[in-house]
Amino acid sequence: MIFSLDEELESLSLNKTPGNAIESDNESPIDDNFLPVSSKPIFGSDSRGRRRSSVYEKLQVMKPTGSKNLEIPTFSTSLSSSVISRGGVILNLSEDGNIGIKDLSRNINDFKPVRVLGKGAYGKVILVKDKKSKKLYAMKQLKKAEIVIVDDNNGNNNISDSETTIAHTLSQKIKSETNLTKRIERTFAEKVILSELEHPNIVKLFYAFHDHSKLYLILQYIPGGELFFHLKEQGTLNEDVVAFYGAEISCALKFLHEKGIVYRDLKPENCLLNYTGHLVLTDFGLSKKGVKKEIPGADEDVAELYSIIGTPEYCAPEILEGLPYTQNCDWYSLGCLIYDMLVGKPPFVGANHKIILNKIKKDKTGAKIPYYLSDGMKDILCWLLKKDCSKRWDVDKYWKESQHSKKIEKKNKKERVLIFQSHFIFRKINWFLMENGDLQRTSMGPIVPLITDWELAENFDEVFTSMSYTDDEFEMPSDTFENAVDIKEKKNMNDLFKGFSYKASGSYLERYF
Ligand SMILES: Nc1ncnc2c1ncn2[C@@H]1O[C@H](COP(=O)(O)OP(=O)(O)OP(=O)(O)O)[C@@H](O)[C@H]1O
Repeated sequence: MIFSLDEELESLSLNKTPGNAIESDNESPIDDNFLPVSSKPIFGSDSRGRRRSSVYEKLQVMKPTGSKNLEIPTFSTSLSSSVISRGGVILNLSEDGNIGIKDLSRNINDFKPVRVLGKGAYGKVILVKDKKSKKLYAMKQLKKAEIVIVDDNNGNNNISDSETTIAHTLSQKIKSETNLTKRIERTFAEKVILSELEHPNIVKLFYAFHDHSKLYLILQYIPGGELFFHLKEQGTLNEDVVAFYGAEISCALKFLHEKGIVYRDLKPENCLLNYTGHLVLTDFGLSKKGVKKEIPGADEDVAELYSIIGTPEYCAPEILEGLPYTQNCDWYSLGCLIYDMLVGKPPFVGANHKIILNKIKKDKTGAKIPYYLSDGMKDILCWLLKKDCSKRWDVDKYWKESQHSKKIEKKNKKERVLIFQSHFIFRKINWFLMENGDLQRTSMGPIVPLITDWELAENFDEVFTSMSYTDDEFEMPSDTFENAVDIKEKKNMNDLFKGFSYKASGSYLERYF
């Protein structure tokens, strides 16, 4: 599970108990009160110490001093408003007044569950078969109650009557509404962003719909499993393989950045391999639309973000420190991922979030790069993993040879070669074919997953594939949910998710099936 800090920052002061505080590095400069997190052991560790970051508990962190809780400029905090900003796109709620049935061509009954592929913060991802066409899809389910109800707890933190003032209650309500709006925005952002994208290294969204208890995204099934799974099998990957996947991820990130989208959750669990061994990015639940330029200090429309969000091992230091950040944070995460593929672990690891965060914050310049890597790998890691984002490689700007980049080189002879695609580690990459998608269509990637039967999902972790899905995943609506939420609340909840339903265009569907 990703950790999403910003939505819980305000509630922390009420939740703070000694029991939440944990042991930290002795030399840590960070006050324990600043980062109270659960000390529960992290589920999902394997014998090699590699563990899934997606199974982490939510981390509660105090809002760093001076940081702003700013989202995109179109942000609306009013849930009762008929217009709400979703991932940077303004949608009118009245356009889909019911729970999506009237314009909905698909629903849960159209699909037969096959097995569980993964589990995230708000629900499971299940391999399903279309009952009519027999085609396989990955169905991502998000429980509405998980998205909506968390907030109520934050707003009612056992404050005694004497302590409760009207002002306090009101301020809690506003914070609670703001946090809820953010979670709903993020839920919509994933659908909105995926529905607008078509790239060979990005997962495809075919349908979205919802019922009383859940939201469903019907995605292209990527059968080769997570890069995480293959890294776990092999420990580390050789430099040519790393360069290849690094290049494919870069193409996807560059494509997103050009569209004003920052991905914010790059990690091995979100990099899947398709059946030909090419990398496909999934999980756009943390992506943000509305970021146009990302050149710090430039006279351009720089849209900065402030939400503290991501997975700590792969998260840029400026995000963790609550500083404004831009699309450049994704290139830092790429550095962490390249490091992980080469070394077998990301640059900063620890037994819990607190230790990881302390290590990242304490480090003055950037991660230590192992001596045994090639000079080319050392060089690229050094520039991507710079702690100071103004010194970090501005990959979007120096993506390929251009007039602008040449000028910079001439101006200062001492300046290193800044062109990303020309870096030595990418010397075997045919960027032209990779960028236009021909490479992905016509050749195999370096790790071709073993697939004997697509329905077996043999490249996915048994922890997930052996999970049961019959309990509540395929009942509509769930009994537990019916009992937990009264009719009025259910109606309100459905109103919050108006406009979620989506169907890809006929030509898009034909192209991929
Ligand atoms: N299209 C897909 N094809 C195959 N497997 C998938 C697909 N999408 C997701 N998965 C599997 O399900 C897992 C969880 O999916 P995803 O990351 O989208 O969920 P999430 O709730 O956002 O998770 P998290 O809380 O970790 O961010 C993935 O790591 C992957 O193993």
